[in-house]
Amino acid sequence: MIPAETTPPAAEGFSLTIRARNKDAWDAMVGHRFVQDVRADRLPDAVFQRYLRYEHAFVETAVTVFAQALAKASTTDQRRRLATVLHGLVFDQIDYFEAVFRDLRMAPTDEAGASLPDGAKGLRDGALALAANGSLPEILAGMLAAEWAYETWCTEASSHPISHPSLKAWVDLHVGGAFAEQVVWLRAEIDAAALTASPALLTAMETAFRRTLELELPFHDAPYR
Ligand SMILES: Cc1ncc(C[n+]2csc(CCO)c2C)c(N)n1
Repeated sequence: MIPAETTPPAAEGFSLTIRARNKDAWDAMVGHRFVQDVRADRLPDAVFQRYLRYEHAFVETAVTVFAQALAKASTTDQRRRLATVLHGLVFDQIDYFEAVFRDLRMAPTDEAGASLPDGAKGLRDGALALAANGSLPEILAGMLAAEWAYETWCTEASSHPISHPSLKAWVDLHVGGAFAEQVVWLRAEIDAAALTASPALLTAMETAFRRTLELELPFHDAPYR
């Protein structure tokens, strides 16, 4: 009998595979000008304030996306995890925006998002279409790209000094704790789904992952106008 210790390691998970295969889009996002400016502590205030408006609208979008993911979930574990994500969005993240708009004396955002620039609308519309039309693994693959990229660049940026307290707080919301656990869970879901997925579903998951990264780029260009 072959001892358990000699069992070959499991093949690399699908989450790492799709990240590696889409390294160009991944690197463009985690190395975006916006990310470089945060890391170098030189993000102009006007850019940060425009970004905050687009982000506030994006968090509202993410609530709809995760609500549709929850509606498509099939296990209690998935429903609990997705309810936890929704809790984080409607409490922690929305609280952050209310506090920051107050601190920076910014007027409240128009809820309908009619004034959003094309880059912010593109990510919103892409995410909403994925949530409406995609299966659960596709939706989660798209959201994994968005969350994993943020976890990666925010973790790196948080080791540098960030003098604007509201920007520091925003970066820290995406480092460790509940947010990091969410990324671990999303990766585990994608890795598990891939083990039994048809070739068509594998392609659809990878497309959602890549497309989301591609839509993140103009979103982060937009506040520079
Ligand atoms: C443009 C943009 N892309 C990704 C994130 C990262 N992120 C933080 S919360 C959340 C949704 C569910 O938790 C996502 C995707 C962001 N904030 N803004």
